[in-house]
Amino acid sequence: MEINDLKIPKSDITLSKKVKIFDTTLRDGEQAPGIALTTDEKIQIAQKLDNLGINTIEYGFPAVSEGERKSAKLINDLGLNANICGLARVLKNDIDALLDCDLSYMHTFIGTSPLHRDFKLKMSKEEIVDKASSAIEYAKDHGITVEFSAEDSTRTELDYLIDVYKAVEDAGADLINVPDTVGVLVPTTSRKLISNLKNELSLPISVHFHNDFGLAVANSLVAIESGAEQAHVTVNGIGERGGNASLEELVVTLKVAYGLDLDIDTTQLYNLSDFVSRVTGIKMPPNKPIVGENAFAHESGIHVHGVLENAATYEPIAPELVGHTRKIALGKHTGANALKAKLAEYDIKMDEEQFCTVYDQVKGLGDKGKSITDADLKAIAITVLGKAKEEAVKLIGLSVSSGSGKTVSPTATVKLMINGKEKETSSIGVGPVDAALNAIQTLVKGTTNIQLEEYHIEAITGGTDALAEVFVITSDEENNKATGRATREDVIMASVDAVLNSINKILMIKEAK
Ligand SMILES: CC(C)[C@@](O)(CC(=O)O)C(=O)O
Repeated sequence: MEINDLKIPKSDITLSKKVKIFDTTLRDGEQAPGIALTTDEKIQIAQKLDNLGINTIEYGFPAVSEGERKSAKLINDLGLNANICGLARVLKNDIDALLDCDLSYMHTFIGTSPLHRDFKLKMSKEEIVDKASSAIEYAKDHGITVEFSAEDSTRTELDYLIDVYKAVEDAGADLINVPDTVGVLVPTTSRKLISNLKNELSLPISVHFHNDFGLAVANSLVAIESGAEQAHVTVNGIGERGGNASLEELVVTLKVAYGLDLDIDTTQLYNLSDFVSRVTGIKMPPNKPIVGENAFAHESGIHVHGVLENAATYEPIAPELVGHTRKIALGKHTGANALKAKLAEYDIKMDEEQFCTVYDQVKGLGDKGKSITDADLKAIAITVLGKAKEEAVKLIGLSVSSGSGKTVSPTATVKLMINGKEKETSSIGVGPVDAALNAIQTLVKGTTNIQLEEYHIEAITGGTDALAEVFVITSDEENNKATGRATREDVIMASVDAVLNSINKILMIKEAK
């Protein structure tokens, strides 16, 4: 017996076994403000959609421009398995433009709601039915497949909508598409509408749902449960306003939760999403389901612990199913397990004390609201590994002031504990780092005479709050040399730490002699 049977109750629903996926990334997706794809980009996306196994690709709108017609021809010439569909109004010119491109699949539409009839089209109910029917008859005379949309169908009187669709069936259409043009459906009304249409119509039903209330995928699933045979989607859910139903969310849910085999290679989804996001410039939020950067990322100690034992504890599906990767992120919630796993991944070995130091530093940065990248962690760990065990010289306090012009010089006051004794001095320098290093040199003079041989600084990740990694080489009067390294958020602190780190190593070398 199932522990908790949440499987879709197949007996309750009319689930079409052959749900088809119609992708309109290149048409409705491209209609989103700010997106304009070149022919080359359209070709590449079409190719990728075909590799995935999409049934129909709505490539664009031939009547719109010469460029659109050129794209149609080039995409048609690729000889893809998918149907290549073009959009057309119920106008002879639009249909001719589509036929000129040798397309054999047409998606045609006209508004049917009172809003569209009275304000946009200024046509009567009868005129609309006539226009739709004659356009379909004209297209069918040319032997192409016709999918018909009653635009704004979800705000159209149901009896009139049924009349329109019946007339369209009589005119010879092949598929009825139901657009929720402004995304006003909720699951209950989606079920009601599609069940009603299913009872009245004999052609296969397709849905084209917008995402204004964030329900496009949910409403599409309910429509499919109610007998719809096809869903329109876009990659990343891009489209006008809140977008369309998202390809990746719908396909993965149908496969995993509904157990429907759509013949779609879901392992290509992440790559496709990434490609579309780059060429359209529409970035996905990290929490975008399925394809977002955090879709398979774990940070909290409790979650990471679970995931390291068995990823299914905190993942509904394996990232491999969609071509994504699992990430263990480091930050405030990081637990010791995650950190150990990360260090093992980089083959960095350390003892318990060193590990605790790294752990404290990661937690400290996390508490300040930072996320720690892999590069940050490596730098921190290597710094800790390079620290002398017994430190003869320790920093007690530091204060610097920067300055410019002739009136003030950059000054640093440094307080060190040297072999158990506190010492303090102030020095000036060309800048605060130089001033601090001069002060250190002065303070340790009685113990060792330090020269700075090399100094490198690097910001590990971008931003003014990036971790700074400072690398130094110092030498003493006996020409003993030692490297020093430190990774801190503060450039001056990192410089001071790196120098003290190398001085302590020199003192160790001296003692060992
Ligand atoms: C053509 C139709 C399905 C449409 O995409 C029309 C559109 O807004 O372009 C819609 O969402 O209603």
